[in-house]
Amino acid sequence: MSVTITVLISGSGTNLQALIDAEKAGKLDGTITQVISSSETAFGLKRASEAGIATKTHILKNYYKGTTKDQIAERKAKREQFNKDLANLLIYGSTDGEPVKDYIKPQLIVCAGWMLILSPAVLTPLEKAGITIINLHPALPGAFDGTHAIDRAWKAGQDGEITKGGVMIHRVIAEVDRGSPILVKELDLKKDETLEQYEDRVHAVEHVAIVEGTNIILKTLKEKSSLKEKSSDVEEELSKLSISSEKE
Ligand SMILES: Nc1nc2c(c(=O)[nH]1)N[C@@H](CN(C=O)c1ccc(C(=O)N[C@@H](CCC(=O)O)C(=O)O)cc1)CN2
Ligand SMILES: NCC(=O)N[C@@H]1O[C@H](COP(=O)([O-])[O-])[C@@H](O)[C@H]1O
Repeated sequence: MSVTITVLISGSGTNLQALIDAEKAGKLDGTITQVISSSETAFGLKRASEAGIATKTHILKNYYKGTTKDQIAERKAKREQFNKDLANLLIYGSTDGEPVKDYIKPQLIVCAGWMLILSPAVLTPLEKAGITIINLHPALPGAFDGTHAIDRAWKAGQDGEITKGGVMIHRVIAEVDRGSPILVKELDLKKDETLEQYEDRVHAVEHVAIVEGTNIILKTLKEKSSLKEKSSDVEEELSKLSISSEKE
């Protein structure tokens, strides 16, 4: 079976659309089986539905209901529960961890504009479940981690601090945007360029990088699973040989 993919979004979903279009054109070496959004109003949900892809939402503010911004400890606990429930949703298809019949567990998760930090309460269970998670970030490795990276890179370029911006696809680890890069694409920063013009160039590069970077990981996952199949075939043959030699 084709490598199964879940895409995490929070907004417009133009990068999700790039993945959907690539799959439709036979240029994605996997199958997008679900999209999960951290926002109920994300246009990316409409994009997924129109492509016939199952959608779910997982909303942090619903966990914060009944608490205020000043209740720091309570909100921290609620956020941890949000993360634990997200791990269950991804692995079992339900936030309570009860396996859902016919749920297709993803082999790969792609953060395509998912705007929430994933704690170890998510990442550790995913790793134990053998699920790979990658992220699209509109900056070069080690530069402008976190949010508003495009604005920050453009401003640094205008101030003459840097001459290069970029886009990367990287593995997701607890340290935000510090996972090993899978694909890096550089962009020259231009002094006479508006933020909007730079942003347009970044998004155009993102829509190529998200497909290219996802395919790089999909290739390694397919190689890994075929190796696993071969080793289980060898084990089966060896067990047959050991049984036949015992009979002789
Ligand atoms: N543990 C990790 N989680 C996430 C990573 C990662 O590399 N490791 N990548 C991000 C995506 N991302 C940048 O590429 C990113 C998104 C959001 C934030 C952030 O600070 N979020 C705040 C909320 C911000 C807001 O609401 O505007 C938060 O989570 O509290 C940082 C980096 C996905 N997650
Ligand atoms: N730190 C993460 C981050 O900034 N991600 C950014 O969110 C946008 C999502 O756009 P989309 O919803 O149209 O795909 C993209 O520009 C992506 O680089």
